[in-house]
Amino acid sequence: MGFEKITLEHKRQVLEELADVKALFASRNWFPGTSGNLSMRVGDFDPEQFYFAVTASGKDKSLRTPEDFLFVDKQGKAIETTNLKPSAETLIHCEIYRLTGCGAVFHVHTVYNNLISEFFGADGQVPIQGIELIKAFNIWEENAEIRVPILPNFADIPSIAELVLDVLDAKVPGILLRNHGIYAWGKDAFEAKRHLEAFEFLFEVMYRQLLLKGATS
Ligand SMILES: CSC[C@@H](O)[C@@H](O)C(=O)COP(=O)(O)O
Ligand SMILES: [Zn+2]
Repeated sequence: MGFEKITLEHKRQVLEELADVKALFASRNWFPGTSGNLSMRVGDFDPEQFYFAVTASGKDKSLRTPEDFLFVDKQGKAIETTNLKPSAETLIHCEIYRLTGCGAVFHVHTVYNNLISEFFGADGQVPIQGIELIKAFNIWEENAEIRVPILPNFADIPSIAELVLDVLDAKVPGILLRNHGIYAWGKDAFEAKRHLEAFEFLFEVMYRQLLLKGATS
């Protein structure tokens, strides 16, 4: 389906939902120093052709303005004529959509995701086991274990994007960038938000567990 075939109403709905998520995450201080980026797909998914709305680069994400988002294609190129620049990390969003067919991708920098990504950075993954909130990823078995992949934080974004395929785990809707932040996704904004909140909760628990263990050993 071409971009022009997607209804204006659907595009407006997506922009409104993204703006609401952005405001909520900003209220949690999840976009310090203009960091972070959000996107939501519009129209049907076809790996050969898809479109999404993404945050414009370098904006203060705690503000709501008419210049917060633009629409891009599967290569991350703006579809309409605009002065806005798509997020510097748009290519990572493109790759996540292409490989998973998901509907929304959220990226935030938080203290806990940074600390945990560095602590487990050399292992290339964060092992998390037996914590109830793993169920937020639709994993219901008792004492389940997941491993959240960690990619190196290269300055060259295409070099990060090309590693996504290697580390993608169908059960785990998230990837950490070392000393940088997390990408979490879902079939829609509701699910991507649930996943992101679960990751952040789990990282905080892990961090505090590590401190407690250090204090008692
Ligand atoms: C201001 S530091 C953060 C950026 O380098 C980047 O990691 C980020 O998340 C935001 O970039 P942006 O281009 O605004 O989407
Ligand atoms: Zn970032």
